[in-house]
Amino acid sequence: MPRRVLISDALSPAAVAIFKDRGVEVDFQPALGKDKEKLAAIIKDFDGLAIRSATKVTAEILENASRLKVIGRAGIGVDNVDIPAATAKGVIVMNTPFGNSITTAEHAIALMFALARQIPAADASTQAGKWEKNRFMGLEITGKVMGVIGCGNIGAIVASRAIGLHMHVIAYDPFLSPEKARDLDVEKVDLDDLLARADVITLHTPLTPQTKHILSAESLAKTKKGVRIINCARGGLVDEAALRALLDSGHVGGAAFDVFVKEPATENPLFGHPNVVCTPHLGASTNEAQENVALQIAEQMSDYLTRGAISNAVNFPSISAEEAPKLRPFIALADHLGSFGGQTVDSGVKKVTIIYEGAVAQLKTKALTASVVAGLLRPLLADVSVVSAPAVAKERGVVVDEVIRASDGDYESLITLIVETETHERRISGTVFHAGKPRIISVNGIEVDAVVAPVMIYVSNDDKPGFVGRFTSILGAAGLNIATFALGRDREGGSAVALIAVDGAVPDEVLADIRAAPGVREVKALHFTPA
Ligand SMILES: NC(=O)c1ccc[n+]([C@@H]2O[C@H](COP(=O)([O-])OP(=O)(O)OC[C@H]3O[C@@H](n4cnc5c(N)ncnc54)[C@H](O)[C@@H]3O)[C@@H](O)[C@H]2O)c1
Ligand SMILES: O=C(O)[C@H](O)COP(=O)(O)O
Repeated sequence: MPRRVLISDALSPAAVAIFKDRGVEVDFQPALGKDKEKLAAIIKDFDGLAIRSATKVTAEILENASRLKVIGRAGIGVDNVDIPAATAKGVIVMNTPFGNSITTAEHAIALMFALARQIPAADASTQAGKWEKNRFMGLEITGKVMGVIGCGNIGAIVASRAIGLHMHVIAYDPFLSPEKARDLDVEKVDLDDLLARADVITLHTPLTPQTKHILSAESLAKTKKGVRIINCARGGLVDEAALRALLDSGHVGGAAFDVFVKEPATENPLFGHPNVVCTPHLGASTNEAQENVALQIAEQMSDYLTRGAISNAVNFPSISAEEAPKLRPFIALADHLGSFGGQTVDSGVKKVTIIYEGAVAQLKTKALTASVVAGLLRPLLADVSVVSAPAVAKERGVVVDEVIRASDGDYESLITLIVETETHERRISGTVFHAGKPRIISVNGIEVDAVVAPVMIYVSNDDKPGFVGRFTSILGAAGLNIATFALGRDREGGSAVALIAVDGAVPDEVLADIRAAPGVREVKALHFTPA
């Protein structure tokens, strides 16, 4: 079935062409994102949803998104997407982290000049025929101190442009390394230092519980008199009411805001002040940036939907188009190992350890671990996917450990799963040969060699004569055909395991008959779905 994508925001039409070129059907409805009810009604028909900031992808929308696999944000901020809800549903959320950074940085610089020379007010006055030459006394930017709060992609570009304007740039960003600060030629400072010294403060952090009101009444009171404040990042970083009070008192010399606590902002505490300049979230709005982000997101989403490649996902590790085919058989193996574990546990899982040995350890083990955990949890919980599994495991208190080792055995690649429950530990290893078929090669330390099949019977028993004959006659009597039969034991007369692929469902009575056979310790019917 062809993949279908809905574009529900004003993306550049360049995205449509990319989707079509890649064989993805596309429905372009640029205003739909603002209509929650309509979006909720039609989302069930789509594999992908491409958005900007106007579409709010809430848990309610996601509830109806039965077919959705990917949400693509043509831009940076994904705060309009309920990421935990998307993750819980197994939906990948990806963005374009760099496509509009230059444009947004340029907007911050434009707003700085608009404030420094009161350009909007001077324009309005001049065009009203007033010629108020004495009213508009400006601020010279050269030699002034710019304080950058959040020196990531956009903050760093703003800093470099400001340095080009002969400003001295100081930056507050706990995650900015001294080396990076040196490379950027900015002075790394603490927040109080920045507040005390900056003539212009510009914000470039995401909105998080830590950054909400980073410019509060208290911190704004520590700023230099006459400071100009620019917010091109997210509404809520600045306490708007507190800023208005300091603009009114004359302590703050001006504020330029592109983003607001409530958007679309039709009213706001800052509106109407003569030293305030506002734009309607235009930071990313240039033809160049919009073309960039639309092309990038359409490519990323198509790559995921048609080839399984993942880039710039905020809730899953990246997998390139080259890696995806190499990873695919191991994803299947990882899922089967987890599924084996999940179908054979009989009490709560406490800890899962996954050991990667040899060549497989060089692949994206995070994605493989997510597949193991998904396979493990699927028999126990409904609706777990490779995207949601790590979060579900964490929520349930299951510890997941990953171990990477060089190969010291017979296999080029080996994955071992150890599942610890309240009562016991189970250990299952598997590999993939060149044909790409996942094989189970040991169970609880006993070597077997079984290609994974859709229906299998797992038996653990005492290594005594007569078991195989008894087993085959039970299956024969039930009319159940054996496809493959793999046996292993730790030593003569010790413990044995059998993994038998059968051509049909295993009735409960058959399992009961096997369980009643002498020396049988454990019997399970196992079901494996192609991953
Ligand atoms: N106005 C617009 O149209 C527009 C356009 C693009 C991006 N944005 C927004 O701009 C913001 C920055 O984007 P970016 O691409 O530079 O992001 P980024 O992730 O590259 O940089 C964010 C920086 O903030 C820093 N940071 C995080 N917590 C901090 C804290 N408590 N104190 C100080 N610094 C902290 C991080 O270390 C990081 O360096 C985002 O919120 C994004 O959504 C707005
Ligand atoms: O985070 C972003 O990329 C910006 O806020 C841009 O938002 P927009 O795509 O709605 O203009």
